[in-house]
Amino acid sequence: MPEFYVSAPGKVILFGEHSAVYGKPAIAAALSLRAYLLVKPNVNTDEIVLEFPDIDLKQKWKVQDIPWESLAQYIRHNNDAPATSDELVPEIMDLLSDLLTDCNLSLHYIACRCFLYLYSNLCSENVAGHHFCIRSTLPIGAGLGSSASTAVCLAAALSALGGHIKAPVHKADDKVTLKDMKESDFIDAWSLMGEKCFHGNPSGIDNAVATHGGAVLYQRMTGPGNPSVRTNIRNFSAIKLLLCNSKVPRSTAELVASVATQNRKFPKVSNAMLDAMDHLVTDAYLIMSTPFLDRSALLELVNINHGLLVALGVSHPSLESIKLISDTQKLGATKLTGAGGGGCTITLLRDDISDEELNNAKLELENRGFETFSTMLGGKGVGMLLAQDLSADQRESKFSFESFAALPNREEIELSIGASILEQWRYW
Ligand SMILES: Nc1ncnc2c1ncn2[C@@H]1O[C@H](COP(=O)(O)OP(=O)(O)OP(=O)(O)O)[C@@H](O)[C@H]1O
Ligand SMILES: C[C@@](O)(CCO)CC(=O)[O-]
Ligand SMILES: [Mg+2]
Repeated sequence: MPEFYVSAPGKVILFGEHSAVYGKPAIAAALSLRAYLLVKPNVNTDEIVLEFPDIDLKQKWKVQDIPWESLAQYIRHNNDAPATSDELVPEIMDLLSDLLTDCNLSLHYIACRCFLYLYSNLCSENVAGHHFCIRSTLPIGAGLGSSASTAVCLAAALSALGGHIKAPVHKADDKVTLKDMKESDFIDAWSLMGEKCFHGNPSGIDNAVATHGGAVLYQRMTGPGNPSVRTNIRNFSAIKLLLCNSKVPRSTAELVASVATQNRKFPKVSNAMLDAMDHLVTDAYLIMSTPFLDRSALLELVNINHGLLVALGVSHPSLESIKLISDTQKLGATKLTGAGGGGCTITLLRDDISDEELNNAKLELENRGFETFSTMLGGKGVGMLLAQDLSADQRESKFSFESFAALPNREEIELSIGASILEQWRYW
C-alpha cells in the first residue's frame, strides 16, 4: 500500500469513568485533539521500523524475526478475518516477549507489545516492512484517551495493511449508514485488544469513542461474545467545557487496579458507589437526551460523580486544587476525567459565564502551573489520509517521514497534518 496517515481522536469521559469497567454505563465524547500515524513502505522490505517520538521510542524488527509459524496455531480466524478474543492470548504474548528484550522502559515495553500483538494478528510474513510514526496533539497519560487513540490508529493501519479493511470513502460531512459500520466495528474490536495491552482491563469506552467519534452512552457487556452497547448522543454541542491538565503523570492501569483492590477489600461499600454511578449516568443521559438541556441538573451530577470518584480513591491533591479554584470562581461544576490520579479535569461551564470570568480563571489555573485547553466536543472518529488525495507538492511536504517525526510540539503537529488539510481526510 502506498503511504498513508490514519488519525483518531482522544476523548473526555463526562460521566461514569471507573464504573464503566464494572459494566455500568458511561458517557464520553470525542475531542478535537488527536493522534496521527504515518505509514510508509520501507525501502528495506524485510524491516519494520517504529518511531514514537512523543515517548522517545525508536524500535526495529526484521519481519522474519516474528515467529509466524509458532504463532499460527494461536491466531484465530472468523470467516477468513482475524478474530479478537475476550483476553489477550497468553501464548502469543509469550512468543512475542523475545522481541521485547531490549525495551528497557516500561513505557516503551507496553507500546511495543501493543504494536507487535496487533501486527502479528493483523499482518503476516507476506506484508512488506513499513515505517510507522505516531505523533499526538493529546497530552499523554492525562486521562484524555491517548492510549486508545494510539490503539485505534494502529488497529486501523494494520487492518488496512493486512487487507482486512478497505480505505474509507466517506468525507467529513457524509452521513454514515449502519451497513458502513462493519469496518469501523472491526477497527473498534481490534483497538480494544490494543487497549488491553495498555491497561489490562479496559471497558472499551475509550477506543469506542476514538473509533466512532461523536458522543456516546456506552455499556460494557460481560461474558464471551457479548457485544457492548453503544448509543449515540446528539444533544451535546450545547455543552461548554473547560479542560485543565494537572500535568501530574499517572498510569490508567495502576488506577484501575487500585479500584479493584478497594472493591475486593470493601465489596459492599465499593459496589454501592459503583451502583450510585450507574444511576447517576442514567439520569445524566436522560437530561442530555431531552431537547431542553437542564444544565443546572447536569452540573449537580458532575459534582456528585466527582465526589464518588474521590471516595473510590482516584482523585489527587492537584485535581482538588483545580476543583477548588474553579468552584471558588463559580465557573460551573468540575470533576476529574479519565482514570484520575492526576491528568485532567473537565469543568462544565455555567451558561451565563462571561469571557472575562473564564479568562481570569484560566489565568489563575495557568499561574498555578496547570494547562488549560479549549477544545470542541464530538470530533470525527478514525480517519485516513491517502497520498493520492493530495496535490504533488502537498504530498512532498506532508508525507515526509523525517519532518513528521521531527515536529517539535502540539501546535506544529496540528498545523502540519491537522487543520490544514481537513477536507482531504476520509472516515470509516
Ligand atoms: N503519542 C503517543 N506515542 C506513543 N505512545 C503513546 C502515545 N500516546 C499514548 N501512548 C501510550 O499510551 C500510554 C498512556 O496510556 P494511559 O491509558 O495510561 O493514559 P491515557 O490513555 O492518556 O489516559 P486515560 O486512559 O485515563 O484516558 C503511554 O504510556 C504510551 O504507552
Ligand atoms: C478509568 C476508565 O474507566 C476510563 C479511562 O479513560 C477505564 C476504562 O473504562 O477502560
Ligand atoms: Mg488510556
